[in-house]
Amino acid sequence: MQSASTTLYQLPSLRGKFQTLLSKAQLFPVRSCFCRPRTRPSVSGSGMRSVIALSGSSSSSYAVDDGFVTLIEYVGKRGINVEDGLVVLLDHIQYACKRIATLVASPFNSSLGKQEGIGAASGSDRDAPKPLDIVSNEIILSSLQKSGKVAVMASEENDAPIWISDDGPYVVVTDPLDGSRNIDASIPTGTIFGIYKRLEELDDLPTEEKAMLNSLQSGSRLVAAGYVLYSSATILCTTFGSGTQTFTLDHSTGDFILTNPSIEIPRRGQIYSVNDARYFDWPEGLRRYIDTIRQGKGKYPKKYSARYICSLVADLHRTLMYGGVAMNPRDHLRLVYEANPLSFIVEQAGGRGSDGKNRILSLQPVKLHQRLPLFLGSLEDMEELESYDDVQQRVNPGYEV
Ligand SMILES: O=P(O)(O)OC[C@H]1O[C@](O)(COP(=O)(O)O)[C@@H](O)[C@@H]1O
Repeated sequence: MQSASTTLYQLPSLRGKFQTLLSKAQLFPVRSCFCRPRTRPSVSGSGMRSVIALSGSSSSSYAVDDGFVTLIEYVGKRGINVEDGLVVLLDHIQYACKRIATLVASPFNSSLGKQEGIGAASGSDRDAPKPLDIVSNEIILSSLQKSGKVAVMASEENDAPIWISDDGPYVVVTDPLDGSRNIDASIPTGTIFGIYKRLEELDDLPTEEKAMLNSLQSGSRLVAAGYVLYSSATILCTTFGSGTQTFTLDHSTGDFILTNPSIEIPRRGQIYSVNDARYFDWPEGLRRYIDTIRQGKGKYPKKYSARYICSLVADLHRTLMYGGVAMNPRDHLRLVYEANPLSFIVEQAGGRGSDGKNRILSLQPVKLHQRLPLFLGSLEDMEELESYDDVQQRVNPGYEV
């Protein structure tokens, strides 16, 4: 079985530097996570530190001489070549996600997690606390507005896309906080986003119409996508269409630090991830597939293990690291802002995203909140799964938990 690619930490030349991270962090003045995004990329010019190439790593793998590359350094031409406007946008998205990371870890979020509009006394000027999903949505929207780079945002939390600016070059689709139903138990949650170019040929249409059509672009047109996993570490995973990278939030400086410049999902894993309490609602093909791999009777002659967090970003992140397949076979997850960005990431890591029959990125969305079965994972596992043909769960009674 092919293993996940080497992380920066595993590279001998950098290991010592990472091991001194804690002591260095204590020496540095603590910079708040809330340092505001810059309005333009700030990594070119005389302020650049010298760059060393990591031996044995891919051409896009660079580290600065202190052994650390921040997200903004990386996308600001130190590791990957993306447009300046996209760097600015990403800077604003990371800022929003750092705020969400703080929010989900806050001792004051338990009431936000559960209820809407609680806590404000009648007649009070104070805004009633809102559920975390809504607050996260507001945080992202406000960051996108401030970036000056976004024409329209389509979010799980809004019925219709929100038009932001006529000359914003990008379209952002997002699930601001996935998995929030688990928040009271401190189970990981995540933010998902996808970035398209604004379709200039639609500029003359009425706002509502162009907002919707820009948001319903096929996943094959994504220029970038990412997720942020809020867990024991806060991890940002991105793709710009040439590989997949991860960055880990350094709480001492507030920077996302490059920790894996090139994730490759193993071609085959030994883990399946699904809510198998639904076994008796599954179609025959899916039951047979799971029964087979559980017993080690599939193409890979070892018994599979199950892992299911019930938090999409966390289940996917583990699958990217260890291989295997993560799935939700019923019509539950959304094409536009969940399946498309995550499939783009998985494909760029060498895996596959499918609805059980078709490549996700080949589907043309017809509705903003369109749901579908979703299967993401290692190439060989996905091919084997799809060969069972009948894996989409048609019975979908709605489940209480
Ligand atoms: O109930 P199921 O089918 O196991 O679905 C669990 C999935 O639903 C999610 O919680 C998302 O659901 P929502 O978008 O409705 O919050 C995912 O994080 C998780 O993977």
